Amino acid sequence: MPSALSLIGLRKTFGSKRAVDDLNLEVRAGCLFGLVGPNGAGKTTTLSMATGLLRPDAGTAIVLGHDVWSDPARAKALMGVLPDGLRLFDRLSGGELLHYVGLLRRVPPADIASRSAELLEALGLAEDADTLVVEYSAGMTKKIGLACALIHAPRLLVLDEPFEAVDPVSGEAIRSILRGYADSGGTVVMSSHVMELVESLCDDLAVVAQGRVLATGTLDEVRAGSSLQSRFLELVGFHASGQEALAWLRSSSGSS
Ligand SMILES: Nc1ncnc2c1ncn2[C@@H]1O[C@H](COP(=O)(O)OP(=O)(O)OP(=O)(O)O)[C@@H](O)[C@H]1O
Repeated sequence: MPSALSLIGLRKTFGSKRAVDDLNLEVRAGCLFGLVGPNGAGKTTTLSMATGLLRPDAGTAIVLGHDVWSDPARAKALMGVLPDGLRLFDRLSGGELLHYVGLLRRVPPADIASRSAELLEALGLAEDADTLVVEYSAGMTKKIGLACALIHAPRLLVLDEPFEAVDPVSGEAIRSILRGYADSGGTVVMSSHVMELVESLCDDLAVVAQGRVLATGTLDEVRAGSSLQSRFLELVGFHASGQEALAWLRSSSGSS
């Protein structure tokens, strides 16, 4: 199976901090791929470099055979991206925003109208299609961002925390959209902190920490007989705090 996304020797340093450290990753086409790691592991930095939003210090990112940094137009046309801290044109309504993004992505106007209606309905935003995005809640903003990433029917979706702030009903809708998309040959790369979600949704995954891949493969290969939560804690080196930690916080040791 060919790779939908290849990251080869990606590196990024901020000041003295090596955020991504010669990272290599292969994501096979048609799979739902989870990227997990502790806070500050380098997930967002990796996804930003993979999607052409942040220039790497070294290394390359290849999307379906196209180098993101030397052939950005071709590579980006194949991708739908939900970045971290997405800035939207929030003085547009949800419907207007989708129309605008559809035009930018060169989707025929008749298709924009039908796709927008379907996306807004599927994501539970139909009633808010005429509401300005600036008035959307965090979860609604995440969902309209996802709709914008989908409108041109990309072949690779790169989603930074797509379920963050999303309610359970919309979460189910997103799961079903992503599963159907991958089952029909699309590829999804998504970061998440929720192990149960990755375990129940993703086919393959990578665990990253300190800018490096600690383990990657199919879910069963990475879990190696444990739950993903246990395996994750084992890989990233979790140590429970001793009894003395935060002792002052316990009501029995308080002053009043
Ligand atoms: N623009 C920046 N300037 C300085 N340091 C940065 C910048 N962006 C990221 N970093 C640092 O790089 C490291 C990796 O950050 P990154 O946001 O990629 O991690 P993450 O795995 O996405 O974390 P989280 O799960 O908390 O979102 C962190 O130590 C972070 O402080």
